[in-house]
Amino acid sequence: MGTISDQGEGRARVDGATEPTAGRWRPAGGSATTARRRDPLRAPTIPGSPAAVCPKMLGSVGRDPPTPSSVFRFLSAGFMAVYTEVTDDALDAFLEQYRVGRALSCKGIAEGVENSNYLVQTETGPLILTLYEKRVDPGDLPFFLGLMDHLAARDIPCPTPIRGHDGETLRELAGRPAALVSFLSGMWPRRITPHHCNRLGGALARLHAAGRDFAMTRRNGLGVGDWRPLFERCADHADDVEPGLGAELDAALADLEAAWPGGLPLGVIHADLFPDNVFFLRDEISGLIDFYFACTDFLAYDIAVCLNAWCFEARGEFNVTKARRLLDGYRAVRPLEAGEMEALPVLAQGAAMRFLLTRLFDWVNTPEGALVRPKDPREYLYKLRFHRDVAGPGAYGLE
Ligand SMILES: Nc1ncnc2c1ncn2[C@@H]1O[C@H](COP(=O)(O)OP(=O)(O)O)[C@@H](O)[C@H]1O
Ligand SMILES: N[C@@H](CCOP(=O)(O)O)C(=O)O
Repeated sequence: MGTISDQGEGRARVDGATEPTAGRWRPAGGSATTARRRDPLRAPTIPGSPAAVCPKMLGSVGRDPPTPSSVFRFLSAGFMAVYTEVTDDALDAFLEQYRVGRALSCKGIAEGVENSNYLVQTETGPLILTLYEKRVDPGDLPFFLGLMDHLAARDIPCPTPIRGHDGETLRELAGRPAALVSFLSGMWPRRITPHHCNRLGGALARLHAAGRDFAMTRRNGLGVGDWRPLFERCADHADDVEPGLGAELDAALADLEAAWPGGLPLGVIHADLFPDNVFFLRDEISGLIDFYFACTDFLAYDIAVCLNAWCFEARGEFNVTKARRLLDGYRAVRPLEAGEMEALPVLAQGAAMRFLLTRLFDWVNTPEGALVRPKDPREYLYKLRFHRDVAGPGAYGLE
């Protein structure tokens, strides 16, 4: 288990970091160890609820330095995600390959679950160091880094990958693929307002527009054709989460497979633009992060992901005002085609199914006491049911 310590030269470090715990969802072919299942009644917090809020950085300014016991509290609450330790020497040698000066401090970031992230204060300013863990396919990294580079060059507020003396953005550190990217200021919104949704809609449309001339493509590994195989890997345990869930998902999947649209505008999508991946500063968007699910798919599917992640209240009600403001913000930049609007209910069902299934997979495959707590699949079951019941796109505030 990792602990925070200060070692020499005042650099705060996470020591003794562990391998990612077996069981988190991985792309097809990944082998997850089926572990002791969780009791669904001991439900985790719904993201965004007060108990799910954690400090942005362990040991950040304004907090007492973490003690082993305070670190343990965060670990046991399921917030720790620094898996790979970086020694001072390795970091120094790594930074010598860039024009960023030397490291002044290096702190593991607790938020996030997929990779190991460090905030590195250098002589030239703050940077984010990411070590890509086993869940990320190294073959996808040129796409992700190339996309961030492309978007940042077009004024999308996303991390800019830093190039070394050799012009490369991707190299290796502590046995992992690693990259340095620019640090973005701001905080993700814990209490989402219609204003946030409106700004998100505009930013998403600008991202889609800026991605139009990105030359690389990446298949969506969590698209409609991937849902049934993923379901089959956890179907046996679905009824433990809620009685009848297996049959309900089987039927909903069949409906989705039959109704999935074709011929909608395609392009680069973020595919995971949840509130914790969007930073705001003084009520305006200051950063879009976590491009590690980005792929080529229907642009309107990205809107559907956002409707689900931003427009439901903590108790499960759909907030049509938030949806309308999100769609208004989007359409002010990129008008939607009639076919995209008509397809929104089925796209929103698909987006709900995608996150329901990955959460279900994680739920049944994450051992008790794992470092990262799985998110509640039922949150997305209720969203799926909502979209299956809507009469049409008017339910999202579209006239
Ligand atoms: N470019 C960045 N600027 C500022 N903070 C960042 C940046 N990238 C990541 N972070 C911080 O690291 C956390 C985890 O990043 P994220 O990409 O979501 O990780 P993961 O893919 O492991 O979930 C974020 O919540 C944020 O606090
Ligand atoms: N947004 C997904 C989980 C993906 O985690 P991230 O930290 O990489 O955004 C969900 O809520 O299920």
